[in-house]
Amino acid sequence: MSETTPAITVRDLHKGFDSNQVLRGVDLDVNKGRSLVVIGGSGTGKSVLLKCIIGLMKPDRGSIEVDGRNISRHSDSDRRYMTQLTGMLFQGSALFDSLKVWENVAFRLLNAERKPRKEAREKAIECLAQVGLAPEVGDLQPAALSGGMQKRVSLARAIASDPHILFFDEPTTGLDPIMADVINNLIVDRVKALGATAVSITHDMASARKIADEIAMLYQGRIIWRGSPDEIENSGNPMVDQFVHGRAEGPIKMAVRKS
Ligand SMILES: Nc1ncnc2c1ncn2[C@@H]1O[C@H](COP(=O)(O)OP(=O)(O)OP(=O)(O)O)[C@@H](O)[C@H]1O
Repeated sequence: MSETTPAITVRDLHKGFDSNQVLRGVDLDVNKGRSLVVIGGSGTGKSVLLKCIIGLMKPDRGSIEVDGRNISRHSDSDRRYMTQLTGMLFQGSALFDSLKVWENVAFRLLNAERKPRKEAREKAIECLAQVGLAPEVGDLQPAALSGGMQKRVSLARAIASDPHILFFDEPTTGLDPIMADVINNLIVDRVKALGATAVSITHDMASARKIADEIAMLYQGRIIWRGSPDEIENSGNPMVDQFVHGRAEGPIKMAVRKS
């Protein structure tokens, strides 16, 4: 597959909850080996879009192709296919408290791939090293780690099965700006090392600029703009401009309850 072959193709994707139509016809291509960041305000449907692509949520309408396979039927085999192909860094890290750090990193290797513990542990320690964590960290419980370390562990877990596609859900939420930059650098470094395709969602513009080859903005259920991190500074789109510069005034109206 060439670099211009889409790894992910989303067409006319719709998803709603009762009367709340969240996605209203999303079209999106992510080319192989590229890093796309989806930005958008709170509640615009970034997580819903990501969940539909990963196979955690069934779309109402539209199609999603991943490496040429249509996964929008949301069958068990579609979900298995996505699990094998992808790695995910969840917002809030989502580590299992009852497992040691290395067991978290090796979770899929131990459970889905049924690797022997010794082999899985070695791979976990190797992945921890790739995100700058010493082997001793592997024997700690997640609760003993800072938020930044937990993000690193979550990144190590995401890459442990050498995935073709990586998903990052708000990877820098809750981190100070320096640790956020460390995580952004690690993401760029690991995505490149794996030659993976990456899709991230965030409202952290510093993170988006750093990890994206391209940025797409979701607004009112559709992708309204797409371009490079350089182009976003002068997008010529008033919604994008307001979001990027964090202005309360502009075409995007936030619901604010007045007391
Ligand atoms: N399982 C669900 N059931 C009902 N409504 C849902 C469900 N999941 C999401 N929603 C609704 O879909 C809308 C979009 O939510 P989503 O979490 O995708 O937003 P977001 O853009 O990721 O926001 P944020 O940046 O604040 O995380 C919201 O109105 C939310 O209440």
